[in-house]
Amino acid sequence: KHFPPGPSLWFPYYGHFLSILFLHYHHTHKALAKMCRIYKSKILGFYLGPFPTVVASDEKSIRELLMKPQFQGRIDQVVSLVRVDFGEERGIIFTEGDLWQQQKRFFLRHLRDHGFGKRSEPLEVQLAAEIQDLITFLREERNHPAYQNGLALIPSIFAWGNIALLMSALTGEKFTGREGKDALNAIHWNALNFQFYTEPLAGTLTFVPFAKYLPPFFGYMKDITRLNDNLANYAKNSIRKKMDSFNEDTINCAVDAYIKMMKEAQADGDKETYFTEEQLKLVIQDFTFPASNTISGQLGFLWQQFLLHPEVQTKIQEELDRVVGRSELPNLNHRAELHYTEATIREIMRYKTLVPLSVPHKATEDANFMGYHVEKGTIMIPSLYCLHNDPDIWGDPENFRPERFLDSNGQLKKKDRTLPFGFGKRLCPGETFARQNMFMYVAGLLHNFTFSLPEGAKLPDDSKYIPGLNVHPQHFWMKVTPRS
Ligand code: HEM
Repeated sequence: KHFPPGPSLWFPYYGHFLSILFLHYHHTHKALAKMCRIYKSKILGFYLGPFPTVVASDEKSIRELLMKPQFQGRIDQVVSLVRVDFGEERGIIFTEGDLWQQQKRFFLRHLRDHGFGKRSEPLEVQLAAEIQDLITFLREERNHPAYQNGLALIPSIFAWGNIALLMSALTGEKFTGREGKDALNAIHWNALNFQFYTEPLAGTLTFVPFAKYLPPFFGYMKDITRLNDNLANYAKNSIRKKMDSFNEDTINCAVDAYIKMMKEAQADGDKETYFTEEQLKLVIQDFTFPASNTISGQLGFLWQQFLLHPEVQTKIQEELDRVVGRSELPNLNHRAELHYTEATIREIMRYKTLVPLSVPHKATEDANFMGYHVEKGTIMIPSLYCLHNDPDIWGDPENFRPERFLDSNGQLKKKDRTLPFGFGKRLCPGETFARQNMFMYVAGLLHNFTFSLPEGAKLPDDSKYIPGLNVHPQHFWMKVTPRS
């Protein structure tokens, strides 16, 4: 048992990639799920270009992949390499080894110091203010590209507050008034367009760096590079402003703390340091990109379900009225008592797994994996999509059914077998932030409004969504009716 089962049709340069395309042209995660059925195996093996690739698709193998220290590397992906000037990986998402460990630890610590990823009064006050601002916007605004004649553009309206909140901990920047909203909207659309352009690039072949020279990919390189330049310029400008106003006695955000480290390394003449402006730019991108499109995308998928299953929206509203009442806005203290609301959020993260194949890992040494021999350099893919759709765990995974997360007393089950944010050392650092924000958006907005299908519009087809680094719903309009 040296290599797991997989397709046999192999082509020069492409390896087994064309077999994947053949099984599902748009969604690699669906192709791999089909492949598991064809080869009757939970573990798959094939070649992407010259690289051996192993896919784990059940709970046991995914947990082993995510836990084993030998599998925590990253591969050079076309989509990440367009971001760096000298072809060397920077940032956190796509790096490995000492650089990744040290920088991730630094940002986790300093973002937490400024309220990110924990319960923190100042950030919760700001989050509540963002939700209140959106409620006022939906009650009073008459003519905005994302809100016209009582119709809201989903999921764009969810994005602004998340970016503003992240920036408050990361760069200390404030976005106020209409001008602030326009700036946030610009960041959101830039990140989203970058994300949409990753569509064919995020297909598995682009895990192979030379894929950019192969059809059908090379046409995309110019556009995606331009979109990346916009995001990079935003990060560069933020750094420039922070450097100009830097005062080591007032560290107001994670970037201030970083600049302090950079200056210390420069003063010591430390040429080996990871604390550089180029690295900081990529970290800002690594946080701005997910903050701009993950939470809002996941909420967009949920709002689709409110159209397809209006009873879910009604049940959340009933729970909110019972637990919170009508006179105050929901806050994070209510979260532990809003079991159905929380179960609905868990269910949408299972039902529409936002990062279906996670971010691919890499074997940094030869290792044993579930009885197979895995060589150093092998691409290791945990299929979170397969885990979240495993009939042995969920029974009827194809149905959207929040009740599956509740026990017979209507209480949230203690054990949650989903892994939408991964697990282990590579766990998504945005998990707590994302879960808190999703809860506040669902609770705050459904407390105040009912969302429904505009007259004459068709119900969405939730099997159609946009592929990319993470998947994203097609944009759609919803009628917003204030609750009395
Ligand atoms: C619904 C929202 C989100 C989901 C489902 C999600 C999911 C994921 C997943 C599956 C990974 C890969 C884990 C692995 O490699 O094993 C990841 C990594 C990451 N995420 Fe998220 N994420 C979300 C939101 C966010 C937010 C809001 C941020 C930051 C503001 C963020 C920042 C990151 C970073 C920096 C990494 C790289 C971690 C590493 O390589 O060590 N994510 N995320």
